[in-house]
Formats: sequence, structure tokens, C-alpha cells
Amino acid sequence: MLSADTLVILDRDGVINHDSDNYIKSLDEWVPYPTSITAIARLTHAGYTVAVATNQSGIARGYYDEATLHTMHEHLVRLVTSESGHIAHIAYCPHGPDDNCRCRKPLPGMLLNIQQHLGLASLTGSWMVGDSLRDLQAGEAVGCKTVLVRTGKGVKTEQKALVLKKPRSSMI
Ligand SMILES: O=P(O)(O)OC[C@@H](O)[C@H]1O[C@@H](OP(=O)(O)O)[C@@H](O)[C@@H](O)[C@@H]1O
Ligand SMILES: [Mg+2]
Ligand SMILES: [Zn+2]
Repeated sequence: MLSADTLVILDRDGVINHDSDNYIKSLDEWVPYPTSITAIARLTHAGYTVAVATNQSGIARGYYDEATLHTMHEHLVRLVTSESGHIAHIAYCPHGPDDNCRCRKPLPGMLLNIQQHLGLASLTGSWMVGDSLRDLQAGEAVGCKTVLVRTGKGVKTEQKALVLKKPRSSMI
């Protein structure tokens, strides 16, 4: 039975698959981490609903098109299905940083789209798993519990957050 606290929203690049500073521009470049597909299947078997929310500014930048993105997501779904897992919805933002859209993380637009698609009244208590601060910010904006992974950009994100948290050394 779907409820907010059994929903897990995953960031894609750096969480499900390897990320690249040069963007993931083709199906060949989309390489899942060794355990991520099985992890999604295990979440399904444990009664969780899994969705994906991914920024894909590479489309706005002209590096690849939506058809190519769809081939990556069809492949992801095939792999998960082959392990009897399920992905309830994949939301993506094709826009660039200057497009002022409402869906690009850290804005929560994609998470609200997932909420609407699943017919949930709220995302309070759902999980948002990401490797970037903007993933966690999007989740926090709609009451999700957030998880930072150390894959992808996660270690860099953690180090940046630790630096920000460090008490300022008193200046003499
Ligand atoms: O982690 P998710 O949201 O699934 O996808 C991130 C990707 O769309 C790309 O996002 C870009 O950020 P900018 O969009 O250029 O700020 C860069 O971080 C790329 O390295 C990365 O591949
Ligand atoms: Mg990411
Ligand atoms: Zn967008």
C-alpha cells in the first residue's frame, strides 16, 4: 500500500549510475553502479515505491536529446524489471540553469510531479536520496527525509557541507 513513508525518490546520476562532469550523453555512457539495480529491486520487494528525479540540463545544452534520454530510462526500467523490481515514475528536468523552470533541483517541481503522479496528498516522510546538495534541498523543501550517498559527487558534497558547518575560526 503506497504511503508517503514508503516512497523512495532517487536522484539518477551519481546514485543509480556513474556520473561524469561531461554529462551522461548516450546509452553507452549510462553505466549503472554494480549494486544499484538490485538495490532498487530489493526496495520494491520490501514494499517501497521507487521513483527517480533527475536534472538533465544536457538536453538544454544540446549535448543529447530527449529520445536519447528515453533510451537510457527504458534500459534502466528493463534492468530493474529483470530483477522483479519496479520504478513507479521517472521525472526529469530538461532545462538549463538559466531557464527559470520550476522543475530543476533544488526546486521541488519534479518531486511534486511524482507526488501528483502517485496520487499522494503529501511527501512528508518520503525519502530523497542524492549525491548533490540540490537533491537534498529539493527533498527538504517538501518534507522528505534525505540521504546523501558517497558515490558520484557525494563525497565532494559532504566535504563542502562539513566546511560550511565548521565553526568559524575566531579572527584575532
Ligand atoms: O544527478 P542528476 O540530477 O540525476 O543529473 C545530473 C546531471 O544532469 C548533470 O548535472 C550537471 O549539473 P548542471 O545541470 O550543469 O548544473 C553536472 O553536475 C553533470 O556532471 C551531471 O552529469
Ligand atoms: Mg546526481
Ligand atoms: Zn526544468
